[in-house]
Amino acid sequence: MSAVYERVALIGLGLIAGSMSLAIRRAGLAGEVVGTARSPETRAVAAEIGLCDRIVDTATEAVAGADLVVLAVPVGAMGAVAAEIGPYLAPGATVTDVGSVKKSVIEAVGPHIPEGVHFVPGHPLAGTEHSGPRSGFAELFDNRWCLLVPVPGTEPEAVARLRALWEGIGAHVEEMDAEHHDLVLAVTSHAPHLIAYTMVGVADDLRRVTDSEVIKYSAAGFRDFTRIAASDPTMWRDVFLTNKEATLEILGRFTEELFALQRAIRTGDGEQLFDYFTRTRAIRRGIIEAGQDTDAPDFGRGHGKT
Ligand SMILES: NC(=O)c1ccc[n+]([C@@H]2O[C@H](COP(=O)([O-])OP(=O)(O)OC[C@H]3O[C@@H](n4cnc5c(N)ncnc54)[C@H](O)[C@@H]3O)[C@@H](O)[C@H]2O)c1
Ligand SMILES: O=C(O)C(=O)C[C@]1(C(=O)O)C=C[C@@H](O)C=C1
Repeated sequence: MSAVYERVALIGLGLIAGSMSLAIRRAGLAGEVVGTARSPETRAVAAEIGLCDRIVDTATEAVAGADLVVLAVPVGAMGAVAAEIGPYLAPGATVTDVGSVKKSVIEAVGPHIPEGVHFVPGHPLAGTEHSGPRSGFAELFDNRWCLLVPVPGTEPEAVARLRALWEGIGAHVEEMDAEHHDLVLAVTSHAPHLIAYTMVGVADDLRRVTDSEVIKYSAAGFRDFTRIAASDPTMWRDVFLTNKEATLEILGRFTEELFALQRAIRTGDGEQLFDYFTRTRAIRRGIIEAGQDTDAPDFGRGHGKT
């Protein structure tokens, strides 16, 4: 595959940037991938495992001469990083980010992007509960969605080029506006994470079952919760603080439904429980039948992939 960018600069060398670097280099999509991270330890690990072609000490050094700059730090740190690199961005370059929230990132980063530099926010819907420079792997984005959230007035060529990069590393790309993105993600990712954190916290509060029994008798459902609840605390703190409105809206609805189910259990309303679970089962089956389950081996048919 031919290079889409001459030089890609990755700022923050954790799960997402690390995976991007490995995937971009595997597919030969950039002349060079330069990386930097705030802490010397992270930079040392990245250099040791050969995560990028070149590791540099500062973000300003990393963006020098780069035609793509990827902000891959926690959402709450995006604005400060953008302020730092803004004056050093090359004319004609594209800045993107991979943050899990889009409205607040656009508000925080946008003002620091100089005239003549493109800003195309993005969000790969792929991840794990692991973080840091050793957690990345080249296959992370295979058959996953990546949502691009171009701000009004963005040159279509800049968006098309970034789309080509994501498609080159295995993702399916779709465009969405920021407000809609944040609401959709509140339902599909943010609220579920908060529920998992809460469920594991509740189990932990019940000390008498935690020490050994929770681990020993951990059924699949709870084990899934513990995986999700092991996700990076900084990242998720920032997600909830920056996607406040949409998350609170969804949690409000969640609480109402939970109370209704709680009431059905208390009053012995088996019909209500049965009907509810029948409806939710149909949703899961619908996802699979529509080929929208990204874990399914044939996901991607009908999305332009062979
Ligand atoms: N982990 C996921 O599942 C996932 C999925 C999609 C998108 N994202 C988003 O991608 C971004 C990066 O997430 P990740 O999972 O790669 O995280 P990570 O913790 O693995 O890596 C984050 C990197 O940012 C650096 N960093 C942390 N705080 C910083 C600060 N204040 N200033 C500068 N650098 C700082 C860290 O040193 C590290 O290099 C986040 O915005 C997150 O919302 C994460
Ligand atoms: O698979 C996981 O561990 C994830 O939590 C990944 C996940 C998600 O909720 O699906 C988490 C945050 C993102 O911004 C995108 C993807």
